[in-house]
Amino acid sequence: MAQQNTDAQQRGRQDPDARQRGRTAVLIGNFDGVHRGHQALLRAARDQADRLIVVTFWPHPMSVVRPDKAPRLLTDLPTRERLLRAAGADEVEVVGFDDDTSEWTPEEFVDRVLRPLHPDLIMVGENFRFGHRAAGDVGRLTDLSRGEFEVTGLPLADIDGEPVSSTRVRAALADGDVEAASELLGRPYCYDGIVVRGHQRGRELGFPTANLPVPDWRAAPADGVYGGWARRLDVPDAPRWPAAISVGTNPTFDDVPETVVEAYVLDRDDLELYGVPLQVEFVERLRGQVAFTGMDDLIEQMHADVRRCRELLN
Ligand SMILES: Cc1cc2nc3c(=O)[nH]c(=O)nc-3n(C[C@H](O)[C@H](O)[C@H](O)COP(=O)(O)O)c2cc1C
Ligand SMILES: Nc1ncnc2c1ncn2[C@@H]1O[C@H](COP(=O)(O)OP(=O)(O)OP(=O)(O)O)[C@@H](O)[C@H]1O
Repeated sequence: MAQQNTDAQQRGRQDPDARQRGRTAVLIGNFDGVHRGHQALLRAARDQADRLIVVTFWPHPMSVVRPDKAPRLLTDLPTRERLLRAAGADEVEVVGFDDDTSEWTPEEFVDRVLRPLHPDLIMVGENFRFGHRAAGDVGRLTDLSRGEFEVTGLPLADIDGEPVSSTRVRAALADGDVEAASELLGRPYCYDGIVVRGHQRGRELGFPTANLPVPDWRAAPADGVYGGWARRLDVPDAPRWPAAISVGTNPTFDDVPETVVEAYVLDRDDLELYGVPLQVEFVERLRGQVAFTGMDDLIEQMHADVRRCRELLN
């Protein structure tokens, strides 16, 4: 304890504002999705510090190091920052990841990114790796601290005996298991975007849909039909509307196969949503996509989907 005080005094001399700020914890990682493991880490750090800084990377390091292996991301950067703050972060430091950054050794990473933040404590999950070729781990970080800050590697939070991870959330979505994804995230799984024009067929079918694009860096649930909710993001306290949601390429039609997330807001054909930021919340998967041979079969099935949605959401 005496040693820690001496260190703190030493740091106080280097960083005159340290005493005013109180004890600073720094957390590091991708934090894609800000899932329950991430939330547990933030809570544990919150318990031990007055101020929490989260260091995160954008774009995802894999998209620079191994673009062919880059994961599709659960949210964009502003959403990640908002979720981190909601989970207790006071500040979010975004490290712009590029070829140059990917070459930093663990030591360079500590000197360039971590030391300037004047941490008292660095807290990471016990599996955390960093620096060129992921050469750094918790032990290396402890060595590099030179006694100037504490390092804690936290055991990983798990659900059903398996660690919670962003990879696991993505796998649940790829299975269409939006309920498992929500469980891992600790909140309902949502997808958002700006509503774009589709093929303008929906109204003709009797089911106008708000279409959200799925860019290739973004994860979406497996193709299929889901029950859930839709909500405007540009209107404060906007109501959530019950919705039947389709994810896929509309295989009934000979369109250029582009995946979209489409929401039919139940009983509303008066909505004008082009250009509006919209969030859809997934509650349950109803079925897979079907390539119907005729429009009538598709329309009949959509009526059945809407009936199931009504039961599900009531
Ligand atoms: C509840 C629901 C279920 C759907 N199921 C299918 C389906 O099984 N097969 C399919 O090709 N398209 C399906 N779609 C997508 C429709 O083909 C699409 O909404 C329609 O063609 C309108 O497209 P547009 O918005 O590009 O005009 C479904 C849409 C909704 C809302
Ligand atoms: N289940 C968990 N419990 C506690 N800490 C975690 C957990 N998962 C990740 N962390 C920690 O949170 C920080 C950010 O994790 P990061 O997003 O890089 O990993 P991840 O969620 O396992 O993602 P991926 O599946 O892509 O590897 C790291 O310090 C990491 O060790």
